[in-house]
Amino acid sequence: MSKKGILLVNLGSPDSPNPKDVKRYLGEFLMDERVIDVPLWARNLLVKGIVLNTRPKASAKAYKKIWWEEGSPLIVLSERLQHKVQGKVDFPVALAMRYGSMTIKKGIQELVNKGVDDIFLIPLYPQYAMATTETILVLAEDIRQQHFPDIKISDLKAFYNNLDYIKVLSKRIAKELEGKDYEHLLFSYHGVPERHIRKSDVTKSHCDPSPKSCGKCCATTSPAHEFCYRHQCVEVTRLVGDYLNLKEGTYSSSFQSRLGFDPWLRPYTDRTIERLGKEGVKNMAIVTPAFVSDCLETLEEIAMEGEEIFHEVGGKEFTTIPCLNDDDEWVTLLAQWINEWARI
Ligand SMILES: C=CC1=C(C)c2cc3[nH]c(cc4nc(cc5[nH]c(cc1n2)c(C)c5CCC(=O)O)C(CCC(=O)O)=C4C)c(C)c3C=C
Ligand SMILES: [Fe+2]
Ligand SMILES: [Fe+2]
Repeated sequence: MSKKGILLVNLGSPDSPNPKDVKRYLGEFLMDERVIDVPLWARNLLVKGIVLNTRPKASAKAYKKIWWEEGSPLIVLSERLQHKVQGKVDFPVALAMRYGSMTIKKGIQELVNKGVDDIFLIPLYPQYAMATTETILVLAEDIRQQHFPDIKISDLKAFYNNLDYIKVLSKRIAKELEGKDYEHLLFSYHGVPERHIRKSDVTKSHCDPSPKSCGKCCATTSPAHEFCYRHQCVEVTRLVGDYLNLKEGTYSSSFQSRLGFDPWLRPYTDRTIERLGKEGVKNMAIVTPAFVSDCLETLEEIAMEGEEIFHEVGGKEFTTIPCLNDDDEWVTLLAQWINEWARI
């Protein structure tokens, strides 16, 4: 009889907000060929030659602004989620990060030490992307083959269009916006270079993530959508819009956190916030459904920088909706998916 266990996997954070730790963390993260997907020589030049000599100081400053006494918000919130899920299922639940000290190898080892040989790996990302889900699954399989050849690992597929997930997310948004008179709700997703979308297109001809396509491909049914991050993001916006009965024109999608000079998914969040303010929107709300846990990108880039941009162009009320974090209904849904997997 096999023994089942659960491995939750999130992105990771530096060990501390000090430049040395941030540099080590960014080095591992940005040298991942699925994050900066250029040939090794070019990645070495770009990351080790340029980014790691300039960015860690600025990033460390940003991390310091959001760091909690207990540690990185992303790690602390993921741990709270792990503990709550553990309280709802009969299988051991471990937590690991793709980058940093809480490695996937340690997470698997922790489960194996408890006798587990059948693991359900849950990437904590609603949408599939080469830079998130794919890199986790590839690394987990490498580790399994090298160190734990006798165990089985299966994974939870991207759940962006799961109607139970949409319901939990929508209810959370509605609760946060209760009594608030907002004019526009912006769904801001972490960006990726347009090139990533083309690379993940299994049909090799469907996806055109450039603004000139106006997202037409994402609205046209295709097998490419199983791996199209852009499609999966705009679907979340559409499904939540439908669920909450939002009025056309009062909500939209944008993409944040671009890095470097290549074109990333558009419209960009910072420019969208600026445009909305310039068009006279006084009250706006923003939700970040590419993240399951609040992190640097939501707490600093959106809640601080985003609000500043909005105020600079005349905006007044800027409401940031927290991620699902350890929301009770989210925990219940994860437990339901785990139990469904265990019954297979
Ligand atoms: C350079 C390329 C990057 C790609 C592609 C990318 C994709 C991607 N990232 C997330 C989620 C998170 N990213 C976070 C931080 C972060 N991301 C990048 C770069 C890329 N991300 C950098 C350089 C950083 C570090 C911070 C900085 O220096 O500005 C985080 C926050 C981590 C934390 O500790 O709080 C998350 C979460 C997704 C979902 C994604 C593609 C879909
Ligand atoms: Fe990122
Ligand atoms: Fe598409």
